[in-house]
Amino acid sequence: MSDSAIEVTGLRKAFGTKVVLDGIDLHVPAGTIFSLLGPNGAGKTTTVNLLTTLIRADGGSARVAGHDLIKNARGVRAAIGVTGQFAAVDDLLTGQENLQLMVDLKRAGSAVIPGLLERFDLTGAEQKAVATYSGGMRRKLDLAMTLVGAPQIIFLDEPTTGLDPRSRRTMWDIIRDLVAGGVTIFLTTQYLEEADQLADRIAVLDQGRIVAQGTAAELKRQIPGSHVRLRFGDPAAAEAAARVVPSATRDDDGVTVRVPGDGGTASLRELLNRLDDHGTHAEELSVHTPDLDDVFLALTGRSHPATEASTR
Ligand SMILES: Nc1ncnc2c1ncn2[C@@H]1O[C@H](COP(=O)(O)OP(=O)(O)OP(=O)(O)O)[C@@H](O)[C@H]1O
Repeated sequence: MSDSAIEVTGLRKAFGTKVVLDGIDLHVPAGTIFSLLGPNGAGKTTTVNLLTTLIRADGGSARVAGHDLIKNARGVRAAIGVTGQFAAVDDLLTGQENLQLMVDLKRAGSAVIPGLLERFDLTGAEQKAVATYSGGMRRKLDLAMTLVGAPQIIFLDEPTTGLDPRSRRTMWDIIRDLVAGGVTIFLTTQYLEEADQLADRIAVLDQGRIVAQGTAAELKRQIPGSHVRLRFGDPAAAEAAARVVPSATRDDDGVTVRVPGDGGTASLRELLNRLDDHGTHAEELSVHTPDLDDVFLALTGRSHPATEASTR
């Protein structure tokens, strides 16, 4: 596979008159976690369904694991694994039987099952019907089933929606382990915190369009609100600093000064040089960037509906 796991250009999809994806471009380097972030109904599942060949696009093109989505759908399918929002596991079967079903489907050989059960901490529960599993156990089994056949690229459609914080963190650890093992993860989420924690790159999807794409840090830098905070030894030094940097404001504590800016090295150097020239020295310096909630608000003009849930 080339360095690029997924390349998407101008992908479009409408259901009837409703345009769900209005020409999206995505680039996912191999061996990374890419997060498609967006609120309910933004078009995340539709994107996953298109890229996993479940449905056909109306326009645009995509290559997944080096294969053209339309011309070589079979090649795409052989290279990917998908874990959906509605787990593909069969409630009436045991964990072992569900895995066996997947092994038979993928002609993978049953020898992989004990290792997968152990990896996902399901050993001991494998003979129980999945109906008795907790939500976290179901998700883990679903992901274990996805790994049968060792896919290069794994699509995880909202893998932690509905999970309690502890199970969510366990799932995050599992996802990080997978990437450490060399796979590429395409993760959809409505949780800003999840994208922030896991993703190497994030694309923000809103009403069928990508409104921003980059690392979490890049996205945070794009919006106003970044500032450098300087703490001085005494109020006189802080006052002197505020005089030489016209855009600076002073905090109530009297010794801290805030300077709006992106916190990039060039602007930091200029700021420190200017203070130096005036014989003023800060005791502490920190760069403050807004969080992804601020980014979402700035990009879409709306606050993020899942923020509450993500911080529960
Ligand atoms: N088969 C379909 N027929 C008609 N409309 C559809 C179909 N599938 C999805 N939609 C509509 O497309 C829009 C995007 O849906 P999609 O499931 O891709 O969003 P999402 O970002 O995954 O949201 P969620 O977080 O709720 O899963 C929604 O308005 C949905 O109602």
